[in-house]
Amino acid sequence: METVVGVEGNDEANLDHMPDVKTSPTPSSPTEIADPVVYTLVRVDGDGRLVPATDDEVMQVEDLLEDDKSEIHTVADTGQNVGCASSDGFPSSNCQFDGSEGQPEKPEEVVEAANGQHDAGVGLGELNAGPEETVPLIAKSDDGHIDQPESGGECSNPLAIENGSPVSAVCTNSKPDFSKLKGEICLDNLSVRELHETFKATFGRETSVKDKQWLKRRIAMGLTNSCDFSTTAFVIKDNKVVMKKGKEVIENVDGALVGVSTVDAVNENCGGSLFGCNGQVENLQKYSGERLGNSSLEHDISGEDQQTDQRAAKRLRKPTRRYIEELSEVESKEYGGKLISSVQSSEDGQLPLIYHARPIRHTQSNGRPVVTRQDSLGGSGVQVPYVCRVRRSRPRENFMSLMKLQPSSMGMATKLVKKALGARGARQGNQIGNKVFKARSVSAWIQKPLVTESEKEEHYQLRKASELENDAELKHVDSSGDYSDDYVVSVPTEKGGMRRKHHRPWTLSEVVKLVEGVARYGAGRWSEIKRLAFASYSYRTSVDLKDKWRNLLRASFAQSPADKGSSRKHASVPIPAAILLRVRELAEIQAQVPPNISSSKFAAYSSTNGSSGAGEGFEVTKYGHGRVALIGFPSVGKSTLLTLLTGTHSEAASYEFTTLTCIPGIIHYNGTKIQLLDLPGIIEGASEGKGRGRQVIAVSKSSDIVLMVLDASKSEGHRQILTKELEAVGLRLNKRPPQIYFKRKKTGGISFNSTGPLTHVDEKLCYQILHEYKIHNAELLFREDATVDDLIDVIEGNRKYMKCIYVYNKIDVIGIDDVDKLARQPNSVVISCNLKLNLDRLLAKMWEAMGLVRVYTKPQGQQPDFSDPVVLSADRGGCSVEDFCNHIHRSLVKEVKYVLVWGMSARHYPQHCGLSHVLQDEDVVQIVKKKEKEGEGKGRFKSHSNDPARISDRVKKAPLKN
Ligand SMILES: Nc1nc2c(ncn2[C@@H]2O[C@H](COP(=O)(O)OP(=O)(O)OP(=O)(O)O)[C@@H](O)[C@H]2O)c(=O)[nH]1
Ligand SMILES: [Mg+2]
Repeated sequence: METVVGVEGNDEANLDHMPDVKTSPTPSSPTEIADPVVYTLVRVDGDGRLVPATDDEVMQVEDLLEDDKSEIHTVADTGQNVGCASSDGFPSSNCQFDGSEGQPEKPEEVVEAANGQHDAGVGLGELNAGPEETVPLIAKSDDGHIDQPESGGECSNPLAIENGSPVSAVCTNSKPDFSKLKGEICLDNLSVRELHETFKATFGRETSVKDKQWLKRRIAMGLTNSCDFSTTAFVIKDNKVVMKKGKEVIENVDGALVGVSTVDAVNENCGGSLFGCNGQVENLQKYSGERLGNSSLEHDISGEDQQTDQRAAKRLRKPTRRYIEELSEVESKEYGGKLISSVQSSEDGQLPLIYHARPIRHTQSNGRPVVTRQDSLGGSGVQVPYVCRVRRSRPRENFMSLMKLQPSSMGMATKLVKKALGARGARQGNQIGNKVFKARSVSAWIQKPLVTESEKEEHYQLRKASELENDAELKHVDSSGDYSDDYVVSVPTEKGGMRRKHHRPWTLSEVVKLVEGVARYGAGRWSEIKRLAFASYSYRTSVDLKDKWRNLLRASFAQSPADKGSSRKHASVPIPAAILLRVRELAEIQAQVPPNISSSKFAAYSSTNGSSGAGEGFEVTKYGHGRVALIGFPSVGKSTLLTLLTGTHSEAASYEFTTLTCIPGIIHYNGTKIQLLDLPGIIEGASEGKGRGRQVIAVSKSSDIVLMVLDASKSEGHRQILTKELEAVGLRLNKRPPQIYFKRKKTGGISFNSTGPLTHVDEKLCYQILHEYKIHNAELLFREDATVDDLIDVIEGNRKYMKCIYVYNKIDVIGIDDVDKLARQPNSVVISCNLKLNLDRLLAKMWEAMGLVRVYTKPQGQQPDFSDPVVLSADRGGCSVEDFCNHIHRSLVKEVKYVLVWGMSARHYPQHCGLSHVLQDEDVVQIVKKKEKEGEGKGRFKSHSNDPARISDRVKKAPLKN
């Protein structure tokens, strides 16, 4: 039953004219036009890929495989024009063939085969119809032209040329009916009634559905799912197609295989063999009738065939409507998308090698439609069964070896694939070797299961070896951006799309480069490392470098270097212990901690090895209970001081600008952790950006207090210069905010007031300053004798008031009088890093300046926990009971009824305090929570009422009316 095809559509298709259709009466089956082994084993998936054969299918052609030397009628090889197309890919008015390589040696065979096929399509009774009964439409002339038997009849074949590759054509003498002769009907142009007829013809039953879309889909899918039927109806034996049960033997005269009939298959033969277009007009008419759903074919099927049919029908379980819709969507998506992506242009710049597949419907002798696909590779065609995505049995693993064994059959498919890949393979060059190319190219075009495990392994080994050994070559390839798709995987995204992800494994040389880059430029400067060290590695981004460094850090910190190689899971190349040791060393130098190490581990590590807080570069993460910045001129001993106080190594040398980045360290003092930052030295003009001064000052601005390190042997002018530089960026050292109340208003003018005499400013000056800032309505109240600068600071409103300790280092090189003089200055500490003098005093002063408040918690009925205090500070949230509760958990404040406080802030022990009570250092606090209303009382005393417990909380009733 040749019913429908080409869903792609030909506008000329019209069912009403179908009985008058005159088409090439040489229907041939897929098994005829293609090799039977190819037909059975080679399947094309919806996306155009070949699907491996199953064991069942291989067994079916086993006899044929053994009989390799027998004649097998195969489709002519490449270089043929399918159908009546001219060699340049455009339709020609005459069916002209070059007659060179595509011409069969025995044209009569094809005629016979075609007739036989047609007869098989019509009925078994006509199977042995001889060629003399047919009226050939096309006859071959001596010059290789095909002449129409009727005068003026021309092979009017507006060939469907897709992507420059002629797909199929039919020789006919009736131009308007060409599309019908071709066996294609455009479903889009059919009316509902016609669709109903087609549906009936397709499924053998009627439907009441009037939705055209549904009908079209259903018809198309019904045919698509019948694809495997051909293999169940026939068995290939001794170069003959034998119907199952062995009762009906279809044999053509020369032993050419004859199976089911198809009009499109004739088209194939029309290109491949000159006489494929012959046929009978009568048979053609019959055939056309069958396309309209004539069920006469079914009556011709013998009982055995019907049984076979039933068995096959069981296998072809019809999907549900929902499944049909989903499947059709998937298929259409993949059909439209993947095939386009598989288009490769040929190397020589000629006609691009286009892999094109198109579904074609055929009719089997038993009336069931067979769907094959016209696959063309570079202009030559092969017709293979069109199968659904899922095959029933396990794919045969040695399918490729089977292909090699059968050069006459599967060789064609491999030839076609190889031809398409020829240009691509040539480009690949001989770097990786022929084997890799084979594995890669075949695996790219044929589905993965076709590549054997050994090939995969070989491919992997070679790839790995080529990466490790030929790094220079790799670089060359990578720099050009022509890297293989093997490293690209498609990862499904949350939105349902696909994202291409690169997963090229890191090589040892790359890791070494990365470690060197970090050692040279510092961790965190990934873009610089990428630019300078990984310029030739186009596939490594700065983010990749960062991620790899993080993983290296984890690996180096997580375990001892000795047992690293054994426990690493995902690395393609094990990292030597020496590199991991170097990573760890760099991490210690640069004060980094891998992100997966918990704070407790980190604390343990830092306490033993003197490590530091997390962070890198100038952007150092805040860590600990307070942050202190070391700021000063170059070579005053900042790095030396950091190393002494924290144990973190920071390079110190007698030349200036030894330190170029921010290096954090941790001081463990009084049970708290204080982050100490070593910064590059700043010079005059730092506030204007000189010598990275802005970054340095910005980091110091983010700290709680500043340690201004000064060289005691140098002039006092350094202190003023630094103070000025810091003030220029809004830092106010050891000052408290001016006691000036200032509020902008919309109207009302300026109201000026003061609580005391003003010696530095007067009302007029204040007005002038405010006018300078274009403020004409404001409220101004001086609560102290403030200066003009104080007023400007208040108006600006972006000043930061910080505590600063002036640390005079190198007192070992000055006299005692000068030391005494310096030590008596406010906020000053004199130290000597070389002699480790007065460092305790410095820490105490620092602690004092930071104003940290340690609060110990006391559970009810237990001793206070003095090991882990809650550290509060005025700068970081405040020191009240509420701040203390918030520090533990945000929701705790709601549950607190009152707190019991022991310590300096309490007047008696314990003192019942509320949330506003301000705590002092080393206070002990016990929180008393409110009792829950629910569950009050036990047993029969449990309260079941929802009324408030206290009478005052109850809602008062409305007074009674008189
Ligand atoms: N005499 C003496 N020399 C010291 C003292 N502390 C540090 N130095 C020396 O001062 C020099 C500079 O020390 P660094 O720690 O590198 O100074 P820095 O402030 O970090 O310098 P930069 O990183 O360039 O900003 C080194 O040669 C130290 O040995 C000290 O207490 N006495
Ligand atoms: Mg330094």
